[in-house]
Amino acid sequence: MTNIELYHHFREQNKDRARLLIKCPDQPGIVSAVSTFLMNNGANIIESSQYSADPEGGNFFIRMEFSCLDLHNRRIEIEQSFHEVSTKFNMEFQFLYVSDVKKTAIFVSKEQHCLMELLWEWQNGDLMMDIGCIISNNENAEQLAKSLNIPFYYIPANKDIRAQVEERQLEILKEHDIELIILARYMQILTPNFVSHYPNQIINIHHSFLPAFIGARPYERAYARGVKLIGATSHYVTNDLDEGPIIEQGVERVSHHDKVDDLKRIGRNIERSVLARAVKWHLQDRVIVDGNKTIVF
Ligand SMILES: Nc1nc2c(c(=O)[nH]1)N[C@@H](CN(C=O)c1ccc(C(=O)N[C@@H](CCC(=O)O)C(=O)O)cc1)CN2
Repeated sequence: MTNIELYHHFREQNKDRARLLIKCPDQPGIVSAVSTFLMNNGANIIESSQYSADPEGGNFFIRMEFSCLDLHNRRIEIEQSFHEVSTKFNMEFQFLYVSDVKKTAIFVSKEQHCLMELLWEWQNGDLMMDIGCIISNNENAEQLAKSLNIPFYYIPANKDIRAQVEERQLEILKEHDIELIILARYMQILTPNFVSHYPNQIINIHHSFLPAFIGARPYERAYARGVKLIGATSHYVTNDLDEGPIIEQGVERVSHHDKVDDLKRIGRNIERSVLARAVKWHLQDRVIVDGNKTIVF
Protein backbone atom coordinates (compact mmCIF):
# COMPACT_ATOMS: atom_id res chain seq x y z
CA MET A 1 0.00 0.00 0.00
CA THR A 2 1.12 3.60 -0.59
CA ASN A 3 1.49 5.95 2.36
CA ILE A 4 -1.81 7.57 1.53
CA GLU A 5 -3.54 4.18 1.37
CA LEU A 6 -1.87 3.12 4.67
CA TYR A 7 -3.02 6.38 6.26
CA HIS A 8 -6.66 6.10 5.18
CA HIS A 9 -6.80 2.37 6.00
CA PHE A 10 -5.45 3.10 9.50
CA ARG A 11 -7.94 5.92 10.06
CA GLU A 12 -10.86 3.75 8.96
CA GLN A 13 -9.74 0.77 11.03
CA ASN A 14 -9.37 2.92 14.15
CA LYS A 15 -12.22 5.44 13.90
CA ASP A 16 -13.90 3.93 17.00
CA ARG A 17 -10.77 3.58 19.15
CA ALA A 18 -9.44 6.04 21.73
CA ARG A 19 -6.98 6.34 24.55
CA LEU A 20 -7.72 7.86 27.93
CA LEU A 21 -4.73 9.27 29.84
CA ILE A 22 -5.22 10.21 33.48
CA LYS A 23 -3.12 11.76 36.25
CA CYS A 24 -4.68 12.24 39.70
CA PRO A 25 -3.95 11.98 43.43
CA ASP A 26 -3.69 8.30 44.37
CA GLN A 27 -6.59 6.72 46.26
CA PRO A 28 -8.61 3.48 46.14
CA GLY A 29 -11.34 3.08 43.52
CA ILE A 30 -9.87 4.98 40.58
CA VAL A 31 -9.46 2.09 38.14
CA SER A 32 -12.88 0.72 39.14
CA ALA A 33 -14.56 4.09 38.52
CA VAL A 34 -12.91 4.60 35.13
CA SER A 35 -13.54 1.04 33.90
CA THR A 36 -17.17 1.22 35.11
CA PHE A 37 -17.61 4.54 33.28
CA LEU A 38 -16.30 3.00 30.06
CA MET A 39 -18.47 -0.10 30.45
CA ASN A 40 -21.56 2.05 31.09
CA ASN A 41 -20.84 3.91 27.86
CA GLY A 42 -20.55 0.73 25.83
CA ALA A 43 -16.76 0.77 25.58
CA ASN A 44 -14.57 -2.33 25.44
CA ILE A 45 -11.16 -1.90 27.11
CA ILE A 46 -8.38 -3.18 24.81
CA GLU A 47 -5.37 -2.24 26.96
CA SER A 48 -5.08 -0.89 30.48
CA SER A 49 -1.96 0.20 32.36
CA GLN A 50 -1.59 2.10 35.57
CA TYR A 51 1.20 3.31 37.88
CA SER A 52 1.18 4.59 41.44
CA ALA A 53 4.11 6.92 42.03
CA ASP A 54 3.73 6.70 45.82
CA PRO A 55 0.72 4.85 47.30
CA GLU A 56 1.28 6.81 50.51
CA GLY A 57 0.27 10.05 48.88
CA GLY A 58 1.61 10.51 45.40
CA ASN A 59 0.04 10.69 41.96
CA PHE A 60 -1.66 7.88 40.09
CA PHE A 61 -1.42 7.44 36.31
CA ILE A 62 -3.64 5.47 33.93
CA ARG A 63 -3.52 4.76 30.22
CA MET A 64 -6.58 2.92 28.90
CA GLU A 65 -7.14 2.13 25.23
CA PHE A 66 -10.70 1.23 24.31
CA SER A 67 -13.09 0.73 21.42
CA CYS A 68 -16.65 1.96 21.36
CA LEU A 69 -19.27 1.67 18.61
CA ASP A 70 -19.99 5.00 16.91
CA LEU A 71 -17.28 6.70 18.98
CA HIS A 72 -16.49 9.07 16.11
CA ASN A 73 -19.97 10.56 16.59
CA ARG A 74 -19.98 10.38 20.41
CA ARG A 75 -16.76 12.18 21.34
CA ILE A 76 -18.34 15.26 22.93
CA GLU A 77 -21.02 13.24 24.72
CA ILE A 78 -18.50 10.85 26.29
CA GLU A 79 -16.00 13.56 27.25
CA GLN A 80 -18.67 15.69 28.89
CA SER A 81 -20.13 12.75 30.82
CA PHE A 82 -16.63 11.82 32.09
CA HIS A 83 -16.48 15.05 34.07
CA GLU A 84 -18.47 13.44 36.92
CA VAL A 85 -15.64 10.91 37.44
CA SER A 86 -12.83 13.39 36.81
CA THR A 87 -14.24 15.85 39.33
CA LYS A 88 -14.70 13.18 42.00
CA PHE A 89 -11.03 12.09 41.74
CA ASN A 90 -9.54 15.50 40.85
CA MET A 91 -8.20 14.13 37.56
CA GLU A 92 -6.19 15.71 34.79
CA PHE A 93 -7.27 13.71 31.74
CA GLN A 94 -7.09 13.54 27.97
CA PHE A 95 -9.18 11.57 25.47
CA LEU A 96 -6.98 10.95 22.41
CA TYR A 97 -8.55 9.48 19.30
CA VAL A 98 -6.47 6.90 17.44
CA SER A 99 -7.71 8.02 14.03
CA ASP A 100 -6.41 11.55 14.71
CA VAL A 101 -2.98 10.82 13.24
CA LYS A 102 -0.51 13.40 14.52
CA LYS A 103 0.62 16.14 12.07
CA THR A 104 4.41 16.00 12.35
CA ALA A 105 7.38 18.11 11.26
CA ILE A 106 10.93 16.76 11.13
CA PHE A 107 13.88 19.09 11.68
CA VAL A 108 17.28 17.95 10.42
CA SER A 109 20.74 19.43 9.87
CA LYS A 110 23.65 17.70 8.11
CA GLU A 111 23.45 14.14 9.50
CA GLN A 112 20.54 12.22 7.88
CA HIS A 113 20.60 8.74 9.49
CA CYS A 114 17.86 9.56 12.00
CA LEU A 115 15.69 11.21 9.34
CA MET A 116 16.12 8.17 7.09
CA GLU A 117 15.09 5.79 9.89
CA LEU A 118 11.96 7.84 10.57
CA LEU A 119 11.04 7.96 6.88
CA TRP A 120 11.71 4.24 6.44
CA GLU A 121 9.47 3.33 9.37
CA TRP A 122 6.85 5.83 8.20
CA GLN A 123 6.80 4.30 4.72
CA ASN A 124 6.33 0.76 6.06
CA GLY A 125 3.57 1.85 8.45
CA ASP A 126 5.51 1.33 11.68
CA LEU A 127 5.33 5.05 12.48
CA MET A 128 1.75 6.20 11.85
CA MET A 129 2.22 9.96 11.56
CA ASP A 130 1.15 12.56 9.03
CA ILE A 131 4.44 14.20 7.98
CA GLY A 132 3.54 17.79 7.09
CA CYS A 133 7.04 18.98 6.29
CA ILE A 134 10.78 18.66 6.71
CA ILE A 135 12.70 21.77 7.81
CA SER A 136 16.48 21.96 7.59
CA ASN A 137 19.37 24.38 7.92
CA ASN A 138 21.15 22.24 5.33
CA GLU A 139 20.17 21.41 1.74
CA ASN A 140 21.29 17.75 1.94
CA ALA A 141 17.83 16.28 2.59
CA GLU A 142 15.95 18.16 -0.14
CA GLN A 143 16.09 15.41 -2.76
CA LEU A 144 15.03 12.76 -0.25
CA ALA A 145 12.04 14.86 0.83
CA LYS A 146 11.03 15.58 -2.77
CA SER A 147 11.27 11.88 -3.68
CA LEU A 148 8.62 11.22 -1.01
CA ASN A 149 6.48 14.27 -1.90
CA ILE A 150 7.13 15.81 1.51
CA PRO A 151 7.30 19.65 1.56
CA PHE A 152 10.91 20.69 2.28
CA TYR A 153 12.02 24.05 3.65
CA TYR A 154 15.69 25.06 3.64
CA ILE A 155 16.24 27.76 6.27
CA PRO A 156 19.93 28.59 6.91
CA ALA A 157 20.45 29.09 10.66
CA ASN A 158 23.03 30.15 13.20
CA LYS A 159 22.98 31.63 16.69
CA ASP A 160 23.15 35.22 15.36
CA ILE A 161 19.86 35.01 13.40
CA ARG A 162 17.93 32.67 15.68
CA ALA A 163 14.89 34.97 16.07
CA GLN A 164 14.37 35.45 12.33
CA VAL A 165 14.91 31.76 11.61
CA GLU A 166 12.40 30.71 14.25
CA GLU A 167 9.84 33.26 13.08
CA ARG A 168 9.87 31.60 9.67
CA GLN A 169 9.88 28.11 11.18
CA LEU A 170 6.85 28.95 13.34
CA GLU A 171 5.00 30.32 10.29
CA ILE A 172 5.57 27.08 8.41
CA LEU A 173 4.58 24.94 11.40
CA LYS A 174 1.33 26.89 11.78
CA GLU A 175 0.63 26.66 8.05
CA HIS A 176 0.93 22.85 8.27
CA ASP A 177 -1.01 22.61 11.53
CA ILE A 178 1.88 20.73 13.17
CA GLU A 179 1.40 19.16 16.62
CA LEU A 180 4.64 17.14 16.92
CA ILE A 181 8.17 18.27 16.06
CA ILE A 182 10.98 15.72 15.81
CA LEU A 183 14.57 16.99 15.99
CA ALA A 184 16.40 14.33 13.96
CA ARG A 185 19.92 15.50 14.76
CA TYR A 186 18.92 19.14 14.28
CA MET A 187 21.92 21.03 15.57
CA GLN A 188 20.49 24.39 16.55
CA ILE A 189 19.43 25.39 20.05
CA LEU A 190 15.75 26.43 20.17
CA THR A 191 14.84 29.59 22.08
CA PRO A 192 12.40 29.64 25.01
CA ASN A 193 9.93 31.46 22.78
CA PHE A 194 9.94 28.63 20.23
CA VAL A 195 9.76 25.90 22.88
CA SER A 196 6.84 27.65 24.59
CA HIS A 197 4.73 27.10 21.45
CA TYR A 198 5.18 23.30 21.69
CA PRO A 199 5.32 22.12 25.33
CA ASN A 200 6.28 18.42 25.46
CA GLN A 201 5.64 18.29 21.72
CA ILE A 202 9.26 18.49 20.57
CA ILE A 203 11.24 15.24 20.67
CA ASN A 204 15.04 15.39 20.37
CA ILE A 205 17.69 12.72 19.97
CA HIS A 206 20.85 13.56 21.87
CA HIS A 207 23.89 11.57 20.85
CA SER A 208 25.03 10.63 24.33
CA PHE A 209 23.81 8.56 27.30
CA LEU A 210 22.47 11.53 29.28
CA PRO A 211 23.17 13.06 31.68
CA ALA A 212 26.71 12.54 30.40
CA PHE A 213 28.06 14.87 27.72
CA ILE A 214 25.25 17.43 27.44
CA GLY A 215 25.64 19.89 24.54
CA ALA A 216 27.73 19.84 21.41
CA ARG A 217 30.33 17.26 20.27
CA PRO A 218 29.53 14.49 22.81
CA TYR A 219 31.45 11.78 20.91
CA GLU A 220 34.67 13.78 20.97
CA ARG A 221 34.25 14.29 24.72
CA ALA A 222 33.39 10.64 25.31
CA TYR A 223 36.54 9.59 23.46
CA ALA A 224 38.65 11.99 25.50
CA ARG A 225 37.09 10.55 28.68
CA GLY A 226 37.87 6.96 27.66
CA VAL A 227 34.31 5.66 28.16
CA LYS A 228 33.46 1.93 27.73
CA LEU A 229 29.81 2.64 26.90
CA ILE A 230 28.34 5.18 24.48
CA GLY A 231 24.67 5.88 24.06
CA ALA A 232 21.84 8.00 22.81
CA THR A 233 18.94 9.63 24.60
CA SER A 234 15.57 10.76 23.26
CA HIS A 235 13.85 13.41 25.34
CA TYR A 236 11.28 16.16 25.18
CA VAL A 237 12.87 19.53 24.50
CA THR A 238 12.82 22.19 27.22
CA ASN A 239 14.74 25.40 27.77
CA ASP A 240 17.37 23.43 29.69
CA LEU A 241 19.60 22.07 26.92
CA ASP A 242 19.38 18.26 26.70
CA GLU A 243 17.82 18.08 30.18
CA GLY A 244 14.16 17.58 29.23
CA PRO A 245 12.07 14.52 30.29
CA ILE A 246 13.77 11.37 28.99
CA ILE A 247 11.60 9.07 26.86
CA GLU A 248 14.09 6.36 25.77
CA GLN A 249 17.79 5.56 25.91
CA GLY A 250 20.18 2.99 24.45
CA VAL A 251 23.82 2.06 24.92
CA GLU A 252 26.52 -0.03 23.23
CA ARG A 253 29.95 -1.15 24.47
CA VAL A 254 33.08 0.43 22.99
CA SER A 255 36.76 -0.16 23.69
CA HIS A 256 40.20 1.46 23.58
CA HIS A 257 40.44 0.33 19.94
CA ASP A 258 37.59 2.68 18.95
CA LYS A 259 38.46 6.18 17.77
CA VAL A 260 36.03 9.11 17.49
CA ASP A 261 34.83 8.05 14.03
CA ASP A 262 34.18 4.54 15.37
CA LEU A 263 32.15 5.99 18.23
CA LYS A 264 30.12 8.03 15.73
CA ARG A 265 29.54 4.98 13.51
CA ILE A 266 28.42 2.81 16.42
CA GLY A 267 26.45 5.72 17.85
CA ARG A 268 24.45 6.35 14.67
CA ASN A 269 22.76 2.94 14.98
CA ILE A 270 21.85 3.65 18.60
CA GLU A 271 20.53 7.13 17.83
CA ARG A 272 18.19 6.10 15.05
CA SER A 273 16.66 3.16 16.93
CA VAL A 274 16.26 5.11 20.18
CA LEU A 275 14.60 8.03 18.38
CA ALA A 276 12.24 5.73 16.43
CA ARG A 277 11.11 3.97 19.63
CA ALA A 278 10.54 7.30 21.42
CA VAL A 279 8.54 8.70 18.49
CA LYS A 280 6.47 5.48 18.22
CA TRP A 281 5.57 5.60 21.91
CA HIS A 282 4.61 9.28 21.64
CA LEU A 283 2.46 8.60 18.56
CA GLN A 284 0.75 5.77 20.47
CA ASP A 285 0.09 8.14 23.42
CA ARG A 286 2.13 5.89 25.72
CA VAL A 287 4.10 8.72 27.35
CA ILE A 288 2.88 10.80 30.29
CA VAL A 289 5.18 13.62 31.46
CA ASP A 290 5.37 14.07 35.22
CA GLY A 291 7.64 16.99 36.14
CA ASN A 292 10.98 16.28 34.48
CA LYS A 293 10.35 12.56 34.16
CA THR A 294 8.13 10.37 31.98
CA ILE A 295 5.93 7.35 32.57
CA VAL A 296 6.04 5.16 29.45
CA PHE A 297 3.21 2.61 29.34
N1 LIG B 1 15.96 24.50 23.72
C1 LIG B 1 16.55 23.37 23.28
N2 LIG B 1 17.01 23.30 22.02
C2 LIG B 1 17.61 22.17 21.57
C3 LIG B 1 17.80 21.06 22.44
C4 LIG B 1 17.28 21.16 23.77
O1 LIG B 1 17.36 20.19 24.56
N3 LIG B 1 16.67 22.32 24.15
N4 LIG B 1 18.50 19.93 21.98
C5 LIG B 1 19.36 20.21 20.83
C6 LIG B 1 20.09 19.08 20.17
N5 LIG B 1 21.48 19.08 20.57
C7 LIG B 1 21.93 17.91 21.08
O2 LIG B 1 21.22 16.88 21.00
C8 LIG B 1 22.32 20.20 20.42
C9 LIG B 1 22.32 20.88 19.21
C10 LIG B 1 23.13 22.00 19.05
C11 LIG B 1 23.95 22.45 20.06
C12 LIG B 1 24.76 23.67 19.84
O3 LIG B 1 25.60 24.05 20.64
N6 LIG B 1 24.48 24.33 18.71
C13 LIG B 1 25.11 25.64 18.39
C14 LIG B 1 25.41 25.75 16.91
C15 LIG B 1 26.16 24.53 16.41
C16 LIG B 1 26.31 24.60 14.87
O4 LIG B 1 25.89 25.62 14.28
O5 LIG B 1 26.82 23.62 14.32
C17 LIG B 1 24.06 26.73 18.66
O6 LIG B 1 22.84 26.46 18.39
O7 LIG B 1 24.49 27.82 19.04
C18 LIG B 1 23.96 21.77 21.27
C19 LIG B 1 23.15 20.63 21.45
C20 LIG B 1 18.55 20.90 19.75
N7 LIG B 1 18.04 22.11 20.28
